[in-house]
Amino acid sequence: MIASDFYYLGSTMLNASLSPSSTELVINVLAMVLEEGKPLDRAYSHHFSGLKLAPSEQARITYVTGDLLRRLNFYCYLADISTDEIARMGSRLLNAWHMANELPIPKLQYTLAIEEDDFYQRLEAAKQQAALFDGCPEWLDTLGQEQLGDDWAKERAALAQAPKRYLRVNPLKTNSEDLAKRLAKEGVETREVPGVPSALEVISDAALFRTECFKQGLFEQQDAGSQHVAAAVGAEPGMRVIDACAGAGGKTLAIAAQMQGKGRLLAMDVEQWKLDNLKQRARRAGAHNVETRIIASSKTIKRLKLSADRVLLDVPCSGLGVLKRNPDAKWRDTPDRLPVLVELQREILQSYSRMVKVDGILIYATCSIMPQENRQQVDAFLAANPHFSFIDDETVSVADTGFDGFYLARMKRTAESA
Ligand SMILES: C[S@@+](CC[C@H](N)C(=O)[O-])C[C@H]1O[C@@H](n2cnc3c(N)ncnc32)[C@H](O)[C@@H]1O
Repeated sequence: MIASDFYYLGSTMLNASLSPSSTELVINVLAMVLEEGKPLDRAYSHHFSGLKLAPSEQARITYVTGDLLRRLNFYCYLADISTDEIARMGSRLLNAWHMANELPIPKLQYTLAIEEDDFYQRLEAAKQQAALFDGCPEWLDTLGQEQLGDDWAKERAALAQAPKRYLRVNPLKTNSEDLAKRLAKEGVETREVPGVPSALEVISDAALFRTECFKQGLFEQQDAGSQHVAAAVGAEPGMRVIDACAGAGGKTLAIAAQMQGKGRLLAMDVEQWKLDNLKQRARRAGAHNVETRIIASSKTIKRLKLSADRVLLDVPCSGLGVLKRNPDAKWRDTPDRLPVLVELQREILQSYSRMVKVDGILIYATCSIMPQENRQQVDAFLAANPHFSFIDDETVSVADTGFDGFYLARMKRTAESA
């Protein structure tokens, strides 16, 4: 089963209650994520494998699970339970979710009922507490206010919404118009995305990864915000480009398309399994100029000194821009990890920028909207490295675009050293 297929959403999600068996599945997935600390994708794989769920039922389950995770404290408040007793009190949580969404309560064999008057009193009280209503834990609300001030409230509300589903058209094999027609023949409805020409938004329920179009490499699933960041790399055919935190290659493949298969594109990461995944995706996409290299030590970077026209550093980050898609990060140890991540970002920026050649461009990116991981990192880097000059930067706001939140900054190397 392909993990990303878990995320697809349809327009008819909230019209009917979950069946008892789907309700149980939601509770089990939530317990695995919240009590065993497993990633959401892994919990879906574990609980869905072997079941022959119709795509529409799978979509309903993932929709409810996602909504519960995005606004867990809100629904727990309505259910009058705490966020760490999901396995035991799950049926009460699911009852609260159905009541809040004005749906009949699922007919479970054993269920913990909620008293109606009490529920509606709690609902009214929750409406008066904006952070709780948006499903925002206290640490995140404090951080958001410190980092974004007055802009935080709209981002917080936007991060509580379900993510839309986007795909990136692969120009190495097709174009938007042809792909949209071919997908329509396979039952997948799409529409264009203003401002992001490489993207199509998927607007019907569909198991995208079972389509022939996917098997033939005509598209990849990728958020429109992420596509926007990849476009900012501005790679051209014949260039030497390094994607130094490539992961499984979401942005690498978009860059390969910019290069029209000409030139050298080196995808690097510290995790071999991600690069193996990337190779497979590159083959499907017909991206033949992608080479992968594991970063074994600082020597790997040193050997590439002054070698690249473009270096993309899509660094490890808090993921606080992509909470719509990965809402479990709200309920993990993200605040404890943040200082460690900020230090790692600083080190990567300082060390990996050595690979940019004179007149080449360094692109620093995160999937966070917090200045601490973004502009503040860039300013500190520029202050310590006067042989780089600032070109521009951009924060992709979740509230303003409806996409996932990202940040990117572009800097030019003007001399070999300071
Ligand atoms: C934000 S993710 C990259 C996502 C990817 N660029 C994409 O578009 O799909 C950050 C990546 O950095 C990798 N990473 C972590 N520490 C690293 C390091 N010291 N050097 C290079 N990559 C690192 C992680 O394994 C992860 O794949």
